[in-house]
Amino acid sequence: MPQQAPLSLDPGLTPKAWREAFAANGRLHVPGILTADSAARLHAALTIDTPWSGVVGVGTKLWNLPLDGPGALSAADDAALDRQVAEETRAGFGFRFDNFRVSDEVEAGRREGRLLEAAYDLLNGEAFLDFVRDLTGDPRPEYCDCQATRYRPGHFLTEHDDHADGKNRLYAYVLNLTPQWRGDWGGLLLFLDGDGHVSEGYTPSFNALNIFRVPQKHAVSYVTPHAAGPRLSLTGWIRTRG
Ligand SMILES: O=C(O)CCC(=O)C(=O)O
Ligand SMILES: [Fe+2]
Repeated sequence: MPQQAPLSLDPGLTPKAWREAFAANGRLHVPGILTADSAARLHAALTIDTPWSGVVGVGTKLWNLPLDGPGALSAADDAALDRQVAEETRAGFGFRFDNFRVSDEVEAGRREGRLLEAAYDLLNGEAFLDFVRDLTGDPRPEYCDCQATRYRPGHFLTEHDDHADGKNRLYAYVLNLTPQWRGDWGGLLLFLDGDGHVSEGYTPSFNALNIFRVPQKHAVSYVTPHAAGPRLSLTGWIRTRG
């Protein structure tokens, strides 16, 4: 399987200079994380070369849904699922979006020559891990898991804090790869304080990295019907091997 050319961080990043800003609230929005060429190639890969599935969760229930072919839901069943998810999410945690679990594929040895494999390698290379260590002042980060996500109108992720027993998640990251986005389209990464107010919200701007300490309450706001395109990201957690 031919490998794709590597992806690169922007060489001008100065994470040590941003350490205080990160420490203030345990989060940071870093514009221009990749070279322009790497960001453009990744956006193209998410648009034309990603085998998306639907993923829906309410409480502890999880559905993985093929988006086309014989297993795909009919429009009527899809709408019924949306109604069920809305009903059950009213009382607690829920989400619906599309994803492709890059680390599951790579770690199972299923490399197919996709650019997303080069993204996995970038996130697990010393340059990115050093960037995180320099930004956070934390020597522990050892590796990253990664999934591609696509939020279309009607997609959302309710409040949660990313803690998962035994997963050794230190920081969460979201690399936004949507070329244009308006805040009024929804899909904002919201940070929620103890009173349930939004203390900060990040619009998914192109080629920006959002990074934040785990645990920390956050949500992705509902993507409105008037969003003119999908919200595309690579996201996951920066972890220790424990
Ligand atoms: O896509 C985002 O901005 C955040 C995603 C997230 O919080 C998660 O997947 O746990
Ligand atoms: Fe999260």
